[in-house]
Amino acid sequence: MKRVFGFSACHRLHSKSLSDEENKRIFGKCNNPNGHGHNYKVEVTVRGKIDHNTGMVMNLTDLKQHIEEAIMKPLDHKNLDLDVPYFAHVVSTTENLAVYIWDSMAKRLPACMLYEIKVYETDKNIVVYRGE
Ligand SMILES: Nc1nc2c(c(=O)[nH]1)N=C([C@H](O)[C@H](O)COP(=O)(O)OP(=O)(O)OP(=O)(O)O)CN2
Ligand SMILES: [Zn+2]
Repeated sequence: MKRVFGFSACHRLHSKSLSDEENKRIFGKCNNPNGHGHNYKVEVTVRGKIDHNTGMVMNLTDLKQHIEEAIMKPLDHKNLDLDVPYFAHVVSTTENLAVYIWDSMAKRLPACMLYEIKVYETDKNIVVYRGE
């Protein structure tokens, strides 16, 4: 079962463990100090047995509430690097964003229910993470 949603945020690709020259060489235009924004799209997939009484794997209303608390409140309309403590020392790539979202959701959902996080940074740049 899957819930799809979007959020907007800005960021800059910059690693504190690299020199300014290395940052510019590796991240190119994405290292511009002014940053840039994305309309991220995220797919959260959960799995489990269908409850005989409710007919649901999980109530989508509950999943929506977890997404709101774990992802939308901390990330939507934020500067990822400045507003989200996790990214103070972690480069705000889509890979790391997928890990952040996985960890935040895994803390809230019953054990083993979270199956996959898919983050679309753009229509063409997509990261899939299954917690491995
Ligand atoms: N492995 C990764 N590489 C890059 C990431 C990332 O998260 N992981 N991110 C970026 C930049 O954030 C950048 O915003 C990507 O933008 P851009 O290349 O312009 O996006 P598109 O591929 O959609 O643009 P086209 O010009 O249409 O190809 C860079 N690398
Ligand atoms: Zn970007």
